[in-house]
Amino acid sequence: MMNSLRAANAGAVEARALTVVRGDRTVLSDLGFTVEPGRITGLLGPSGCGKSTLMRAVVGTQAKVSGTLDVLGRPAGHPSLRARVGYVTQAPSVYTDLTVRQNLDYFAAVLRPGRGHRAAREEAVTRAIGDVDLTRRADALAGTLSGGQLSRVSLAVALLGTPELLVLDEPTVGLDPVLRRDLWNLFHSLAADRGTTILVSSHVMDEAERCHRLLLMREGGILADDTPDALRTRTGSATVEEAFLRLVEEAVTTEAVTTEAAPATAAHRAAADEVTPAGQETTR
Ligand SMILES: Nc1ncnc2c1ncn2[C@@H]1O[C@H](COP(=O)(O)OP(=O)(O)OP(=O)(O)O)[C@@H](O)[C@H]1O
Repeated sequence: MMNSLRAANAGAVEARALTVVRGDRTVLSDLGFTVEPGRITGLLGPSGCGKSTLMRAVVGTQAKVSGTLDVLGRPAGHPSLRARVGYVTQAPSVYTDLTVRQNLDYFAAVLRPGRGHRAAREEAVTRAIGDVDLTRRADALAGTLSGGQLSRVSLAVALLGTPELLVLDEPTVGLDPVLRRDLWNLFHSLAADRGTTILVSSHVMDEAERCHRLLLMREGGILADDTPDALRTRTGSATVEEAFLRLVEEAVTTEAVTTEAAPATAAHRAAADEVTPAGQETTR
């Protein structure tokens, strides 16, 4: 991957002409964006638009990436980023036959091996379990936890190394409203108190309102890169969901004019159907 000049005051993530091919398809095409440090950036868009692929590229686990993608001033995937970037995938990566604390102990030992780091590891584990509000379940077998609790164990693992950048792929799927609120409060305190940069994907539009900035995606491209307020104002919309639908409508109309393809209304309906309305979640 090409990497050019890296300014000291660059964003936490800088993408230029970022393209990703999966199989025989170009699933991300010529993306350019900056993720501001110490802020929460939401990655939103319909299922299949490329959110997970973009996150995989940022954490360096995606093949066939071209263009420029810098993370914390280094090329994405650089070995020095391992301890500086936390990543939580959609599927919880937790050992079900270990307790919550044993899971954390194990991953802490991988991150910081050696007897000399024992006290620091114990402190990090206790802090991470507290961060995700699982202190009372610390000695429960992971296999006996609910789906939402398991997701929080995964998040605790990602918090172990006190990452500067936290990449979260739909962390609130399957969580009840109270847990979702608590998690979003945690994200905000991580950004405000620890200066953690958070890149979080969601297809639930009401979560967009909780982000400092939004990258709205559609069909492998960036439809908008702005604050929720600016998006609402620019499109004359009451909600980010409405703003997103207006932007889709504009994009579809432009495409229809240039390609004289299928009627815009049908394409718009298809795109809009893929967006989950505020407060609802899809099951998969
Ligand atoms: N191995 C693969 N080979 C070819 N195409 C793939 C492969 N994996 C994913 N894709 C395609 O890449 C596109 C982007 O997928 P991705 O998982 O990044 O989307 P997403 O926005 O995260 O979706 P979701 O919200 O459902 O998780 C989709 O159209 C998907 O079909």
